[in-house]
Amino acid sequence: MNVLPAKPVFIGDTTLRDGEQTAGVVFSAKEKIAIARKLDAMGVHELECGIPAMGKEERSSIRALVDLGLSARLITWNRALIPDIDASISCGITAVDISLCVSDIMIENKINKSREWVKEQLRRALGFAKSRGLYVCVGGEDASRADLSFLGELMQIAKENGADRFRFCDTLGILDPFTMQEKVAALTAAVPQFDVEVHAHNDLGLATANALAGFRGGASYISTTVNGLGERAGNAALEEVVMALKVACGIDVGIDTRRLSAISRLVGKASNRGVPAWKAVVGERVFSHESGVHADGVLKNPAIYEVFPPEEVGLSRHIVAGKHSGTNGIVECYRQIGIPLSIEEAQKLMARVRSASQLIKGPLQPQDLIRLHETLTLAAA
Ligand SMILES: CC(=O)SCCNC(=O)CCNC(=O)[C@H](O)C(C)(C)COP(=O)(O)OP(=O)(O)OC[C@H]1O[C@@H](n2cnc3c(N)ncnc32)[C@H](O)[C@@H]1OP(=O)(O)O
Ligand SMILES: O=C(O)CCC(=O)C(=O)O
Repeated sequence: MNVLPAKPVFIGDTTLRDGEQTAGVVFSAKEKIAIARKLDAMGVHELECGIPAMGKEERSSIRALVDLGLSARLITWNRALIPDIDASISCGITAVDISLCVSDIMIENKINKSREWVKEQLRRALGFAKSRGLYVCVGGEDASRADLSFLGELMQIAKENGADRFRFCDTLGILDPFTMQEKVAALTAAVPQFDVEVHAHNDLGLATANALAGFRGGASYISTTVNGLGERAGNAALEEVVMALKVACGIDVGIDTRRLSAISRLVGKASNRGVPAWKAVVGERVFSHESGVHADGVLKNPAIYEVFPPEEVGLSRHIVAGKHSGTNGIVECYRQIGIPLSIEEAQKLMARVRSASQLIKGPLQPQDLIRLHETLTLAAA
């Protein structure tokens, strides 16, 4: 389906900020540089790269990222507090997210303030950031649980005071995509000509769907992380959002998708959170076909069972021999190891492939296939 966006779609990546907030995940300064370089090279538009208020060490790794001179815009996360913003400026950063608590539960129980105080906090922090010439995204933490009319007021203040966009955060990942679309549409209608970003969490497994729903509601910036890393169950995954926009919505955001699996592996290793083989888009085995009907179909035309070619995300296709194999798949597996099989031979081997696969509880490796083939020739002798 082609969904023509009203404006260009910008992809932000927050692997180095929200991704690193995953409990127990730490990136070294060297890993941050390698990740940032790769994201930049593939064409990601903006990198949220850390939290200068955390201290000297964090600031020096952010400074090192600034010194790379990447094409992507670097942005930092800040509470809407002048010392936080000052810390960002000290790193050479020129774009900041200034975060407000916007739901009543957070305003009353976390920061112990009032809605009026938050409005004043916004004016003060934004005024300071703009007086220093910064690009400003106003972050609405817990926006999905906030009163919509209050959010509208904050967005209006943000717009009037020179903010560049508003970030709608589904901080707890509680929305369904229909409600996400409705809320973002209501806000973009209430405050027109003001860019909105959608930042979705995956607590209910809906982050990618919600990111797309936010976009369908009018958001032009989408926040993502590689592998969906992030607080608790994570964020909308970069690879899923980019490929879903491309395949499901017909929108090419200008990112080199062939590099998605490489960045996924890099972040998987650096975060010490291995990527499941079945992970959508970048899992090592999402283009493996064992079942007879599927292998046969893919051998005739890959588009029969593949939503896009594996090369498009830097992966490759595998036809695998196992418990569910059919004749055509078995012929192909043997062809790949240089043993041409007739259909009759493949049919004879099928039962042996099935029982061997059940014994080893997995797919057959080339040496297993050769051994089974030898039993066939022995039987014939
Ligand atoms: C939803 C998100 O992901 S938001 C991003 C959150 N990321 C992180 O927390 C990671 C990095 N954080 C840190 O290093 C620290 O928490 C710091 C440097 C930000 C603050 O450290 P500390 O001063 O020691 O405070 P601590 O972490 O215990 O508590 C957070 C403080 O920030 C305040 N705070 C939280 N959000 C905001 C906000 N938007 N505006 C102003 N203050 C805020 C809290 O009220 C609390 O202050 P209090 O102790 O006066 O009540
Ligand atoms: O305040 C922001 O801009 C982002 C905070 C965040 O990561 C979230 O609310 O999930």
